[in-house]
Amino acid sequence: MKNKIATEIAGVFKIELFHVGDDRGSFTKVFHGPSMKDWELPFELAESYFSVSQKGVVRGMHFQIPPEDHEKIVYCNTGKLNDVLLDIREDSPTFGKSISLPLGGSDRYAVYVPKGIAHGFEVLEDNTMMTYLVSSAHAPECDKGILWNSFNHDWETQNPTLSQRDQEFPSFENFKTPF
Ligand SMILES: Cc1cn([C@H]2C[C@H](O)[C@@H](COP(=O)(O)OP(=O)(O)O[C@H]3O[C@H](C)C(=O)[C@H](O)[C@H]3O)O2)c(=O)[nH]c1=O
Repeated sequence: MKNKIATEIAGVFKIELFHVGDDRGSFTKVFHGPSMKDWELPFELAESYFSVSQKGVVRGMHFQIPPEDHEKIVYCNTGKLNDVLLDIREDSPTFGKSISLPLGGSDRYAVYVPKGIAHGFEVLEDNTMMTYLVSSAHAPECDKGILWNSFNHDWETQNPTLSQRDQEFPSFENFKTPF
């Protein structure tokens, strides 16, 4: 983890990862605890998982509500996607703002997602892999979402492939945030 780069959403950072290439291939360090502490970005790993998606998929917008709300660190191992973040913290100066952060391809960045940020992404290439590090375990009763196209965001993807669950989330307007 080489440095953190602020984004237009308070508390969301792009993290430039340590990455080297040689004639064998490449090496990328995706998490470095001391750097997170130096940057005062709270993160204790509870679990990690990854997904693989085809072009045209949208996953999200997901978050866990208290008491199982969590921070996430996400990165794209292979393929290309736009990581989408929506601020749902009522008292945040960027409440209701969304951003799109391109990940994958030749770049080597992770995204730090604090509590109270809805997270999703749109997939730009087949076989795109996204890995998550999260600071609380999955709690189905706290695993909530906001309908992907119900807030003011300029998605590249029209008519995406969505899970049934993602299609049934409440709109941003009808969502009563607990954050
Ligand atoms: C997260 C999770 C899910 N599941 C089950 C629930 C479903 O039956 C299946 C797939 O879950 P879901 O459809 O929520 O997966 P995604 O739509 O890829 O959601 C993920 O992608 C979006 C963009 C995120 O930000 C979420 O944090 C992350 O969960 O695994 C588990 O059993 N354990 C778990 O920890």
